[in-house]
Amino acid sequence: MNIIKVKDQQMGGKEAFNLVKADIENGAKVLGLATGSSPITLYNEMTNSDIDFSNMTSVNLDEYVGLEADNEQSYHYFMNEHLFSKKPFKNSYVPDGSNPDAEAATKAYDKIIEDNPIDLQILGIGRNGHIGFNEPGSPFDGKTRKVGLTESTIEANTRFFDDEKDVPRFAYSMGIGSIMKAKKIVLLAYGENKADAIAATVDGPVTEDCPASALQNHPDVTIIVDEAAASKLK
Ligand SMILES: N[C@@H]1[C@@H](O)[C@H](O)[C@@H](COP(=O)(O)O)O[C@@H]1O
Repeated sequence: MNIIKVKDQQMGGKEAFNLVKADIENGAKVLGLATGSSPITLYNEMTNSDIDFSNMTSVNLDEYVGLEADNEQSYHYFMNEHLFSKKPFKNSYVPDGSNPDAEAATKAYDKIIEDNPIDLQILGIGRNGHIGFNEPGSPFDGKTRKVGLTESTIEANTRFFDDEKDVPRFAYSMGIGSIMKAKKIVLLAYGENKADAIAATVDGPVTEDCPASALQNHPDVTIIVDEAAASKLK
């Protein structure tokens, strides 16, 4: 794993953008994208760049079950707001959280991932080491599926909702098996509350207890961290 330590999230966004740009110059056509606060500075860099994404495809990691795309708390809405409305892609895929038929929604998304192999996957990380919405215990060979969110994730995501009761309890998430198929992976983590998860990801055992530890088995992972998130690394 390649670790890049940066001063702050602004610099992290610039470092991540340089990796994205270089990959596109090398022919990357499909970007795997993530939501959450961590990728926002990267999306700002992409938005302010002169790169044309209109020939590219994006495939997002996850979406809450039960939220329509135009719901302000949905990940569809987040991606439109932070990136797609300013830098449109040819195709932008996000799991269909409005489809209550989990079997149909997840199968359809697996087909999309299969048809659009991901060149570079952007990841954030949860405080418990989750990637996408693959909570601890998720199988390392998993495909897209409906997942229940842990109490710690619900609590962490409450800040985006008016009331904790409004936070969806389920999501459709790309599986760790699909994430691991991306050619390159760039994981972004900032702040002290990510320090334990980053230490477990990099220095801990490869175990389903820390979903991101699966990345130790991937040949091309870069982790961009600020000092606080790196503070518990060996
Ligand atoms: N499903 C998302 C993850 O993909 C994201 O990595 C995580 C961390 O978010 P943040 O970057 O806001 O800390 O939050 C959510 O749970």
